[in-house]
Amino acid sequence: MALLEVSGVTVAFGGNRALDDVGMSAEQGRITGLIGPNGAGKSTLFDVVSGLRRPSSGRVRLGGREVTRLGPARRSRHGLARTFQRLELFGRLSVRDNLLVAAELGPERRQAERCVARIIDQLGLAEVSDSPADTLPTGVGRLVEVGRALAVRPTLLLLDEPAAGQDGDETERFATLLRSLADDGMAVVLVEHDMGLVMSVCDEVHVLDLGKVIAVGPPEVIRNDETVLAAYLGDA
Ligand SMILES: Nc1ncnc2c1ncn2[C@@H]1O[C@H](COP(=O)(O)OP(=O)(O)OP(=O)(O)O)[C@@H](O)[C@H]1O
Repeated sequence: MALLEVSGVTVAFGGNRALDDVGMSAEQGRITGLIGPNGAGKSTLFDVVSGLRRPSSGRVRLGGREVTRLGPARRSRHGLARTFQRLELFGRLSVRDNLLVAAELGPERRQAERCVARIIDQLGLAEVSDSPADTLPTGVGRLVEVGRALAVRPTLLLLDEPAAGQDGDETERFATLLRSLADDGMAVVLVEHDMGLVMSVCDEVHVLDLGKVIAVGPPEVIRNDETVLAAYLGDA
């Protein structure tokens, strides 16, 4: 059974259907890509999955349990964590303190310092651990956001364009990190415009266009799908 199951989700903003009867799933131990052109509905789908936006119809299940009516905090307690496209760090706090704030809300709050030390090590953030977040290059800031999400020990991790602003070496290290998180049993869902990263790390890719899922499959199939090429990859 998939850890995350989304079915029949529709969200409309006025007359614009940002999501139109969308279904998707994500499994533990796998990296699921969610791609599509600007405005396709990717962030809106993350908002629905994380509980920030209530769909007008459809369901979200987490670990077999219906969570459609639960708010973000309750979903977080059920193992969901996400990052945002726009950096949401506390700019004046150090990297360590940004992580500590999250760890103190998570299941390891009694060993928050230890949890933070582990994440700093896991993400290679030791050199910048005392730096204020607003002094970091964007690519490193995104890594701290991922660290904050990890501090709540998620089973489902939603990443919204985590590689934007990373250079080639950072993206390569990031791909290794994603693989190791999935290998440890996490379900990772990746919204990303860096097609090199998506195609190299994802086990399965869902493609959205104008609020509809237009293709689902492994990267090698998606890369050659004519509908996807016409809607998105032809320009990517
Ligand atoms: N709060 C909102 N109010 C009105 N329309 C919105 C709102 N949020 C999103 N939309 C619209 O919904 C559609 C989907 O937007 P969304 O941000 O989910 O796309 P996306 O695939 O994440 O795009 P991008 O790759 O540019 O981040 C777009 O047409 C967008 O203009």
